[in-house]
Amino acid sequence: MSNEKQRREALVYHAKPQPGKIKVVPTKPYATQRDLALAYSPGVAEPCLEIHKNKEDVYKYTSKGNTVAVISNGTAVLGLGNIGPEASKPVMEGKSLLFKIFADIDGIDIELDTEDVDKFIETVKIIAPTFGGINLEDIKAPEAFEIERRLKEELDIPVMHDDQHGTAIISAAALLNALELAEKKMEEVKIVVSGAGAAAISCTRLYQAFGAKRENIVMLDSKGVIRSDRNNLSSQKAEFSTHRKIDTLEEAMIDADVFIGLSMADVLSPEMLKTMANDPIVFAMANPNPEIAYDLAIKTREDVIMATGRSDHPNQVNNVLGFPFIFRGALDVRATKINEDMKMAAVRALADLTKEAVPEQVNITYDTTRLTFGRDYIIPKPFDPRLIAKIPPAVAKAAMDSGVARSPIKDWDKYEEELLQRSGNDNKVVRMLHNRAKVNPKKIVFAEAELLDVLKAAQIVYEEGIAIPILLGNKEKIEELKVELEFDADVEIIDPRAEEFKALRKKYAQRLYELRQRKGETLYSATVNMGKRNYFGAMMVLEGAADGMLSGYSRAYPKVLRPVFEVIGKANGVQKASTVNIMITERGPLFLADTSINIDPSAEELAEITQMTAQVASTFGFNPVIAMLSYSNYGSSNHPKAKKVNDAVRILHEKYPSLVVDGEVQTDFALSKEMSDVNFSFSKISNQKVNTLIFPNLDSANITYKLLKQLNGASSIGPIMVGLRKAVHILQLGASVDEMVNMTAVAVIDAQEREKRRMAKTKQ
Ligand SMILES: NC(=O)C1=CN([C@@H]2O[C@H](COP(=O)(O)OP(=O)(O)OC[C@H]3O[C@@H](n4cnc5c(N)ncnc54)[C@H](OP(=O)(O)O)[C@@H]3O)[C@@H](O)[C@H]2O)C=CC1
Ligand SMILES: CC(=O)C(=O)O
Ligand SMILES: [Mg+2]
Repeated sequence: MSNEKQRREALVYHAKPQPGKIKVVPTKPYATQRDLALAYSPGVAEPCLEIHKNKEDVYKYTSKGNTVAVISNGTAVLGLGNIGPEASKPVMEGKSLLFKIFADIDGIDIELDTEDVDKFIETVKIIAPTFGGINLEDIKAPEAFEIERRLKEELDIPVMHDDQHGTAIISAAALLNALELAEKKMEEVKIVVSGAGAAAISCTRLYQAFGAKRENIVMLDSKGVIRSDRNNLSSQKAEFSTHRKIDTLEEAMIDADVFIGLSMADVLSPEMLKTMANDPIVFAMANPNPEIAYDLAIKTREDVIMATGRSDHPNQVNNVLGFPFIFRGALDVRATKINEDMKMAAVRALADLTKEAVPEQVNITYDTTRLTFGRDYIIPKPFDPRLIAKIPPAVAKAAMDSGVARSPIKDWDKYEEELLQRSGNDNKVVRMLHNRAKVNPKKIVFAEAELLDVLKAAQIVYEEGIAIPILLGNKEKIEELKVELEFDADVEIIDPRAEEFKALRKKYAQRLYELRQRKGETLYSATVNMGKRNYFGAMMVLEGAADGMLSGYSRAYPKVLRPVFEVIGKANGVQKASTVNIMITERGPLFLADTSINIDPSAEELAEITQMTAQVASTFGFNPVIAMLSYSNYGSSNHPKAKKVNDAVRILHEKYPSLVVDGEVQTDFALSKEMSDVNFSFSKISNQKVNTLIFPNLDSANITYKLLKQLNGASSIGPIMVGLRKAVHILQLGASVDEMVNMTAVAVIDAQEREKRRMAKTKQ
């Protein structure tokens, strides 16, 4: 994507559909008069009075304990400089968004129109009663130091300047690991720090706490090396001034082991990098552009251990890995501050986590076959689901051990469980889908490309590198819409009815006739059908001209299903094709089947549907734990409807003994571990978190997934078709652009999996 296009996309992202990135959502019922009488007057007076009697009860009755203020005055916004409070608001809203998605903390951004230290401090103190914690952000040095120091002293809630300590914690963890890989010691390495601002000073202090020696450190600011004979040094800069008689970065870099960049883009040249010691460690962390570009550094030195603040390269050393989890731990024990012990505990937890086996889900999310501790993996990835379970407990424990926790945690297992629940509602699955598709994008036919939303989806998947779209439809119409959408890429357009494709149409018609001549198809009817986009598109896939197809946006499901079944048909050995919807719910992703095809499957068919659904869950990195749903629990009803599900379970237990599946069971018992444990401890799914629900018939499955979507706001990925000979998927009527993009990724992954199986077979 061009820079200009990216710029516009970023602006549209922030402006539409409503300006900004966060909003406030009520957490209590408010539908009835009774609800409102409790939420507001007169009911609200009761918690007011309780809090008046005991101030600490504010944590019991209000959202204070889970709310963090993200406060800036816009004086050091990323590496953009002093751009003012209003211009800093997108960054602060962004931090609030990250607080929410990574740690379920409600971040409220506050931009203050003052550069006066006293006024800033006074304002934060005045508003502090609202918040459980204060995250200071993008405030320039040296003011940032004074502001944080005084607020920490004068407030009894955790205050952290993220650019200082968030960055210090993450980079210290990465540095410990990088040094281990380079087989060097913190006590001995020569460190050059470019930048002497809030981030640089704090990072360097923390490295000292881990053993770095002051005499081995050279720090630079915008004027060059900070020498001890320089006049008018701030106390922080003086702390790291050097007696060496050098002035420039070039001189400082000779034989240095470590370069820490927290300054400006492009200050480090390849020539300087070449003069560093063996196995140089380069953390170029300026945002958005690092001190040296990742590719340039790698090209310059093969032995470099390289990290940047960006997400588009290995080793992202960015404070996003820290602040959500550090505040989570601090809030959960109601810590009065974030102290050195808590920071060091976070560093060790992060460094250690990098060396543990990476869950498959993370590999899938980040397009890799196997992330393992090494030069390209010195720090966990931000979307690692273990972070929420590992970092907050380490921080909370250190707070308790160092005596700053007002509400100590008693049951650590329960706490971990609560933390995992908090991470249930994000878009991990979507991210995983997209990243996985991007590894090896496939040619996907968009059978309804004449329609604006379908074309929009095709544009997005093309620009994101998720798929290579083939657009079916009237060429002129598609070209016109492409202009409207500024979709200027040269993608293949095929009009099945156009003269230009007559020969192809004829060839495909002949093929369809051969396939179905004993099922009532004549050459004439096959020729007529090949003028229709769903027949033509499906035939392209069957004939290998495309890897997959997507259709169904504008037509009822059965109308699209028919040509797909006629042309593509079922895979070998499959009795019935079926469909799975992945619902992104509050408790995490749920795989639901069969949501779209089989009206009243038999016990055998249900067993097959279950086995195929389990494969889908595994493909997306989840260990399936499957409940076979019914109105009855484990034989409590003899009705044939309940017995059918019971029989399906028996078949599954016999045929696939290792599959974690049980039932028949009612939905509440399936979804509540507690209810299931107490009543049905013998069940294979008791004491397990069910993530796959198999419904007894189409009515119940389809109704449930649409209810979840409409009433619960759960987003849905699907219906994912399983059991067909090729990667063809049918959309829901009127699917949104996002849903189509997700389904394209599904089609690509489906095609990739088929390719892998084919290649494995050829090897045998
Ligand atoms: N990856 C991450 O997680 C994070 C990255 N950062 C990045 O670090 C950078 C600094 O942020 P922050 O500390 O908050 O900002 P500050 O404004 O507090 O500090 C900026 C520092 O950079 C110095 N500087 C400017 N130009 C140069 C230069 N050419 N050579 C050497 N030093 C220079 C300034 O020098 P002087 O003192 O003379 O003005 C100042 O000391 C930004 O790019 C920011 O995006 C920050 C936090 C987290
Ligand atoms: C990441 C961050 O906080 C910064 O660049 O300022
Ligand atoms: Mg910042």
